[in-house]
Amino acid sequence: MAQETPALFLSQVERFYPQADAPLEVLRKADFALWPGEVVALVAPSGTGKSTLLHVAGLLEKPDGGEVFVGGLATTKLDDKGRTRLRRTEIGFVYQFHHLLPEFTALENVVLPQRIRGLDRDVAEERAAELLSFLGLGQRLDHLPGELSGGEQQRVAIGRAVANGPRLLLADEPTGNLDPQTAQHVFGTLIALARASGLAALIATHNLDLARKMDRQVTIREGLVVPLA
Ligand SMILES: Nc1ncnc2c1ncn2[C@@H]1O[C@H](COP(=O)(O)OP(=O)(O)OP(=O)(O)O)[C@@H](O)[C@H]1O
Repeated sequence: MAQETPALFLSQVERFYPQADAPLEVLRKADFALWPGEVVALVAPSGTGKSTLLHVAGLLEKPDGGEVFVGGLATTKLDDKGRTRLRRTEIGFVYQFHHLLPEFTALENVVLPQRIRGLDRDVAEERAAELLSFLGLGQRLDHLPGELSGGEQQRVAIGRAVANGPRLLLADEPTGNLDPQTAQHVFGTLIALARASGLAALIATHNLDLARKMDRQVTIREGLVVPLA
């Protein structure tokens, strides 16, 4: 059987921030592989580097050393255009606050990234409707974000993040502003989506109950990505 390619592979990744005395070493030769269909929780105390890791993995920041592979492709030598293209097609982001466009319906919010990528309106609308139905929002396609509950808005944000069929989903506290039951529901749909599509997800969260429902839990210790004890 052919060896599967990781959706994300961090190899010896380093990230330093300048400081008055010695640089702050947030990532020190960190290794991490995320496999297709896997949903992994990133649980670590505040200030240990979760956002830094997500930014490096999402090609928003370049590492100071090491290599970031997305779908087997080395990314550090790509120019800005190449990185942006890869980010648009291969990576989806979900944040704590959904940042949906308020004047656009749920459907349009999921259509838009596909149109930016150049897809025909009909194709984009069909895919958006299919995705939102999968996320349990089939009856809410024409609602504006302001007419949706917090959990529904966050599910639209997940739909938008995966609209272009990325292989990798990166989420920073995606349910941080939801009540526990709604958070659980949103996570449930996210995990189901990964199972159904082979999407790999790395989800930073402080919620240990939700983290335990994921396939694996990792943390950042002394600049390395290690299993959560
Ligand atoms: N641009 C920057 N310049 C200097 N230091 C930074 C910069 N960004 C982050 N840091 C520092 O790097 C460390 C890791 O920050 P990061 O935001 O990745 O932590 P985090 O684990 O996501 O924290 P939180 O859970 O509070 O969001 C922190 O000590 C932070 O102060």
